[in-house]
Amino acid sequence: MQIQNNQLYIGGLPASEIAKRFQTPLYVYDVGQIRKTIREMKEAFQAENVAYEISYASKAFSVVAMYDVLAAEKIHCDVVSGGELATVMKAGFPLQKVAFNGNNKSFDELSTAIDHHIGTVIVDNFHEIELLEEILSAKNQMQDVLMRISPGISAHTHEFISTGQQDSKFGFDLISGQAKQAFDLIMASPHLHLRGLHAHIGSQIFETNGYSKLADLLVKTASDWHFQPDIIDLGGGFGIKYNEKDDPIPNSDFIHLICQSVKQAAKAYNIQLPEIWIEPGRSIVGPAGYSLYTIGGRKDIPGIRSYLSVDGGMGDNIRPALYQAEYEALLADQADLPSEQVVRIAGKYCESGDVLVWQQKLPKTKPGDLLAILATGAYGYSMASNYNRNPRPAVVFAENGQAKLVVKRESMADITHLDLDYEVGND
Ligand SMILES: Cc1ncc(COP(=O)(O)O)c(C=O)c1O
Ligand SMILES: N[C@@H](CCCC[NH3+])C(=O)O
Repeated sequence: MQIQNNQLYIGGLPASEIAKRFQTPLYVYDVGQIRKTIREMKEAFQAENVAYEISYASKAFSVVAMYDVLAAEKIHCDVVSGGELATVMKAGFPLQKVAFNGNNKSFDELSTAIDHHIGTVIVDNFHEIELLEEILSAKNQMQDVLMRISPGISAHTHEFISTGQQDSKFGFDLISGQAKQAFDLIMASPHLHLRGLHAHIGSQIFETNGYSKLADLLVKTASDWHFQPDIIDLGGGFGIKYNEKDDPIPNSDFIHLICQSVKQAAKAYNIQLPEIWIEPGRSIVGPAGYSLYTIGGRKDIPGIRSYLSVDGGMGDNIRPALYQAEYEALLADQADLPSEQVVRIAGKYCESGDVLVWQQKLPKTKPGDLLAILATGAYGYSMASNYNRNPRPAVVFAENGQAKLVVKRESMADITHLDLDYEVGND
């Protein structure tokens, strides 16, 4: 984040100028910061002298322009739906560098992925093995796969975004022996080429313990199965700073620890060092994203609290309502002014839980002021909805003093365009 002369700058431009040009509510990404994060991650791997891939988790933010950045930075990505796959394809991103994750990929989704020669399918369950067999035998094709393991490791994060515990819908359960059964099926398949093991323990993680346990477990599992993996994929999950209470571990430290843990485990269990893959989403795009809103009405409840309402809300960022997520905001063109009040920032949606920032210190405000919420780049736009039939905001990429519209604001025509007239008695 850069503040100069009382102004928040994003990608070398004052946020207020960007908002004036593209209106609010608006998502703005500092593309230079995305590139910097990716490059730092690559450097961290290179310092460990290991073979690696960084596979950006599309679910954090999946739009065509994002894949252009990933392609330019030469990293991989994963997708979890036909929609993310279609976005990757629209961007012309090389499908060989794409992995397909997800616990209920459909026949059609898998067929499309296979038709377009997707690099890797991350097999999640027994039904998927059957679907893959059916599709691949009909096409007489082979497919590289990883196997997703549910490792029974809990990450210390919000229950809704913790995925590695045994009681999870994702992956093959290791503890009950189902993972070994799946391994045997995949190894026996003439169409599936198992390249390695995958697991993901959760998101917004602030401690390294889970990753070292996971690295050890995946490598030990491979060794127990007498399997030499080409790849060990440890998923994503690196935590980021949303507000002053958050003290995340630098991405480079996570990567250092992951590499050290895999190296140690490979030595201990006597397998050759595999390629190390990670799937970060939030840590790549989260800190680079800003939501800009115009302040509207205000309600002061004596002795209780003050609400400031803005022109967006839970439709463009559901995370506070869904996970009690905490963010930090500032006035984009009065960024240096001292705080004079503590307010709750509410959205315009017809829902009491429609809050964007629970407690925010701000200078004095008036209707029309521009509010920027920080670090909204991950799981904000990608989880946006049309609740209350509000249009989803536009998305702008800013870099080197240039701002470019990369996703249009939805219009009222977009909001209603799928609705058909219903007349009783007529077909
Ligand atoms: C399988 C998998 N990989 C990667 C990610 C990305 O996680 P994050 O955005 O926390 O890096 C997720 C989401 O939690 C996931 O489920
Ligand atoms: N949507 C979650 C993270 C993704 C969890 C899915 N694996 C969030 O906003 O924090």
